[in-house]
Amino acid sequence: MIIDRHPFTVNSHGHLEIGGVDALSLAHDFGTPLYVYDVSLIRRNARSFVDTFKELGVNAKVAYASKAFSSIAMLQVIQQEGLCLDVVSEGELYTAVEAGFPSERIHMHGNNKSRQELQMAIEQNIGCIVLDNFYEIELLGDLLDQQNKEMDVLMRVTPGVNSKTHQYIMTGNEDSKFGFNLKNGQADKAFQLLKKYPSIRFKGLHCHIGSQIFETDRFLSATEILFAELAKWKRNDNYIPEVLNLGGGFGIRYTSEDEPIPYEQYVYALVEEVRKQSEEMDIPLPEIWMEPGRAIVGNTGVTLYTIGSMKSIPGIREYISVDGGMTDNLRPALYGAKYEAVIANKADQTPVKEVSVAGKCCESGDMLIWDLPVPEVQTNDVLAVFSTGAYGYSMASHYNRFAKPAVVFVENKEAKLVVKRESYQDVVKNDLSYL
Ligand SMILES: Cc1ncc(COP(=O)(O)O)c(C=O)c1O
Ligand SMILES: N[C@@H](CCCC[NH3+])C(=O)O
Repeated sequence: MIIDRHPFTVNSHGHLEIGGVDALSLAHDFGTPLYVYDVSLIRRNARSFVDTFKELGVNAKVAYASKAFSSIAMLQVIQQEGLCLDVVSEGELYTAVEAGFPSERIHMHGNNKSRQELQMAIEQNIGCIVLDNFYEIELLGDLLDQQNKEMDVLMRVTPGVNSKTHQYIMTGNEDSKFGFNLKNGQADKAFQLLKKYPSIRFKGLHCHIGSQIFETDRFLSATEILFAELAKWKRNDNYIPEVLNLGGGFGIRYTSEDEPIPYEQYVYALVEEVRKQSEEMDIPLPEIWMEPGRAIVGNTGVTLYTIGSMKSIPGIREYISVDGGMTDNLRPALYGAKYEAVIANKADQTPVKEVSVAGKCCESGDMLIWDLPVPEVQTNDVLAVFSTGAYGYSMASHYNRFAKPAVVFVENKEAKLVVKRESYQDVVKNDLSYL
C-alpha cells in the first residue's frame, strides 16, 4: 500500500491521519488546497542530524536551509530545536528576523547578493556570510571597512563533482553558476584576494553538491577535493580552516522509486572522512557544518486537495482534476518530479484502477501525478499528496491569479493555522489602476 511508504496512519474511519488528526476534518476546517505539516516529524528529522553529531562528540552546526519552507512558525520550530539557519535572500533573512531567530545562528548564501542584502546581513549581525564570487568579496570588504566592522565568512567552492540527481538541482559540477571553481584556480585567486580584507574573517570552505542525493560517495569525493585545496593553502600560507560546511542535499522518499538512507549515515560517513583528511593534513578537526532543507521538512508535509472534474478517455486515460496544481507544487512541471497520493477519505481501500491527477492551471504540463493507483473515486473526495513539505509552498506562485493556500501545523493531535490562505484582495493588493 502507498500509505506504508509514508509516515502517516489510517484511522478507524478509513481516513488518513496526520499527526493524529483526521485529514478530512483538516480539509473541512481549513479548506483546500491545504499544506499540512506534522511538526513531530520535523523535530525528529532535525534531531537525527543534531543528535548524531552529539553522539560522535563532534563540534558541529546544522543549519536548516530555509528555502525548503520558510515561514515564521517554521523558523520558530527550527529555533526550538537548536539548529542554525541558512538564508539566501533579504526576504528569507527578513522572515528570520520577524521570527525572532537568533542572528548569530543565521548564515547567508546567494550567488548574487546585492549591496542591500549584504548591508542587511551586517546590520543584523548574522553569524556568517558564504561568499560566492569575486564581486561579493569586494562589495563585502568595502561595506565592512566603511563601517569599521568585521564578519565571519566561508568561501563556497564547486569541486567539479557531478551528483546523481536532476540536472537542475546539481550544484557541485564545474559548469555551475554557484561558487568559486576549484579546478581552474578561481578559488585560489579568491583566497589571495581575501587576504587584502582584514575585516573579512575567512573561516573555511563551503560546498553543496546538489539536492535529492541518496549516496554518500559524491559527498566524500567532494570533501577529498576540498581538502586537497586546503592542504595547498596550509603548505603555502599556513592557513588552517576552522570550519568545513558540506551543504545539504540529502534525499527523501517521494515514491517507491526512492530509497533514502537514514540521515545518520551521511553524518557518520562525512565525519569519518573529515577526520581522516584532517589527520592526514595534520590539523585539528574543523567544525563541521551541514545544511539540510528537504531532509528536515520534505516528508513531514502533505497537501490536501478536493477532487472536482473527472474525464475519461476510453483506451487512453482517466483524468481527475484537483483544486490546486503547479501553483502550489511546481516540482512535477519543473523537474518531472514524481509523487504518491491516497484518497484521504478512502485511505484503507485497495486501488482498483489508475488515474492521472491534473492541476487546474491553463497548462497541459500542469499534471501533479501520472498513473496513480486509486480505489473508486468521486468528485469531492479529498486527495492527499505525500512528501510535499519541501519546495512546495516556497515555490508557490500566483499563476492564473490563484491565491496561495494556507499552511497548518499539527502537533499533539492539535491543528494550528500558521500561514493564512490568501484572499483575492491579497492577489491584487499591489496592482495599481491605470485609469
Ligand atoms: C547552498 C545550499 N545549501 C543547502 C541546500 C539545501 O538542499 P536540500 O534541501 O536538498 O537539503 C541548498 C539547495 O539545494 C543549497 O543551495
Ligand atoms: N527547489 C528544488 C531544490 C533546489 C535546491 C536549492 N538549491 C527542489 O524542489 O527540488
